[in-house]
Amino acid sequence: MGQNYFNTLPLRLQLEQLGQCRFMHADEFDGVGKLQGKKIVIVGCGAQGLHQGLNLRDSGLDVAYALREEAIKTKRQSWKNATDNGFRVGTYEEMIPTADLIVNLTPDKQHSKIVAAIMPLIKKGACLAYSHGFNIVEEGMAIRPDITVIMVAPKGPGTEVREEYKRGFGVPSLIAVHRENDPNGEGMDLAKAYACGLGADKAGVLESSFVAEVKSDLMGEQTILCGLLQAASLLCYDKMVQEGVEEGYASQLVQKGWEVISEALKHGGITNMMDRLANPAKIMAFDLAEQIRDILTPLFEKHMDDIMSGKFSSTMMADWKNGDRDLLAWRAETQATAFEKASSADEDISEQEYFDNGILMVAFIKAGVELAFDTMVAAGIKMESAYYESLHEVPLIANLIARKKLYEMNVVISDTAEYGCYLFARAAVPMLHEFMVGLDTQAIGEGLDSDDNGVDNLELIAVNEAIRSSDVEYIGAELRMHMSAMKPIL
Ligand SMILES: NC(=O)C1=CN([C@@H]2O[C@H](COP(=O)(O)OP(=O)(O)OC[C@H]3O[C@@H](n4cnc5c(N)ncnc54)[C@H](OP(=O)(O)O)[C@@H]3O)[C@@H](O)[C@H]2O)C=CC1
Ligand SMILES: CC[C@](O)(C(C)=O)C(=O)O
Ligand SMILES: [Mg+2]
Ligand SMILES: [Mg+2]
Repeated sequence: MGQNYFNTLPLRLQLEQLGQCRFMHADEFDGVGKLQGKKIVIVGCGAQGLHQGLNLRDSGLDVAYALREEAIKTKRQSWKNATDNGFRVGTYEEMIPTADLIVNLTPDKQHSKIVAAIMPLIKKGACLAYSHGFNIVEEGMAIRPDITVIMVAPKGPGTEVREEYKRGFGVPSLIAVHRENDPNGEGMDLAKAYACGLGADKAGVLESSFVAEVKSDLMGEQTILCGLLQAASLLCYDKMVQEGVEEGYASQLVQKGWEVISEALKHGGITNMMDRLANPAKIMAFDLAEQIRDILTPLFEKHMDDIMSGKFSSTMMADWKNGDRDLLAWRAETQATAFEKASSADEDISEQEYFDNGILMVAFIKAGVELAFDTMVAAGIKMESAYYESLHEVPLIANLIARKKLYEMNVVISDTAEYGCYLFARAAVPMLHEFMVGLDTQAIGEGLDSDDNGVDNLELIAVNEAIRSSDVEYIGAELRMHMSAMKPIL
């Protein structure tokens, strides 16, 4: 393992790399042609590996898998995933030398070891691809100079990469060529073809850099996408139960509520999500979101600062060396929470009821999206990237919680995201303690106790104006125009 690559760059290049972000237009893509007839070998067949492989094959490409020997011998889940789906599987020695494109879709914590093992087997001039740049940027992995190194990073969980593709769409993705490894100048064409094979070109592709992807991805997953959804799930559920709301109902409201509420976000941003509330409830959600923003701003900034300085990655890597002691303890702690253990009722809760009785959940999403977006942009990440890493991905993560709560989310996301999620949630919960004490079931569980929808005109105008006039709303409206194929989940 080398030094943190980002930290070795002079400030001029750090800023250049962080700011690399260009929305690519549909006419810049030429399908999968550049990869047609080439051999693609995916290393690892887990959350991203399986689903990316299925999409690439359905796009007409030749895909096989390389797995570690013991996974093949003992027929581990990764071997079953690949063989049950009719893919060819072999060891590194059998598969890597045949490949024109090797896609490394193993957990980030294994990358140094795996890349070191496969590098001598990669044929001269082949291409090595990643879906997250941690190994290159944070661990400073140096790749043989004749190898082209690219990234196609889907901004969504593997299961959703597949689901969106099956719906004729894709998830937005960041593509990049490592500035140290583009010996033949073909990295960008290969990355574009790979992105088309995943269906990403139908959703939105940003020409980015390894650095910009890593710093924004880590921030999104730790804060709004996973950390905040976890913290808020636990807080909302506990509050309802303390206030006498029936456990099954409370569990269902939270588990399914994120999905229903964020579906509104997906189609029309924070404005549409807030518009789903009656006027007095909207004003309440707005005020609650302002309070949450004030409380959590220092935590969002700390996460961004630690990600930029490399402190986060070195802390996490120390835990890897320590046999994942913290990660495993935090995972067990999450599984033991009252929310995770509660069984959700199967009540017929109408779509509108999730909004009306989940005012606090709406406030959490508004505050979390805005804080994540604003903090990333203030740190030099471009708005398009910050949007995909915050608002856009919330519904995709919410889908996971709707399936099997926090367990499902933490299984499907990467190990890196899981670690960052717990780190954030464990800090956020105590910070929000006093704020939660001041709330009652009007904010969460039962909705406003008055049928009077009257509000002060001037207050409503000011609230609506504040909701609408934000950068995340402006850039979101523009980027959503490119996602015309989106269909509702419900
Ligand atoms: N999870 C997600 O949705 C997203 C992930 N990414 C990125 O995609 C990459 C893959 O992540 P993800 O799909 O979560 O990974 P998974 O944890 O799902 O990957 C598991 C796969 O890696 C193999 N593997 C695990 N350990 C080793 C090892 N020591 N040696 C060889 N193979 C090993 C497993 O096989 P075995 O049976 O041998 O254990 C399995 O095939 C990461 O870079 C991640 O950051 C990017 C966007 C989203
Ligand atoms: C949000 C977590 C993620 O970054 C992702 C699914 O995009 C991950 O690393 O899993
Ligand atoms: Mg991500
Ligand atoms: Mg990630």
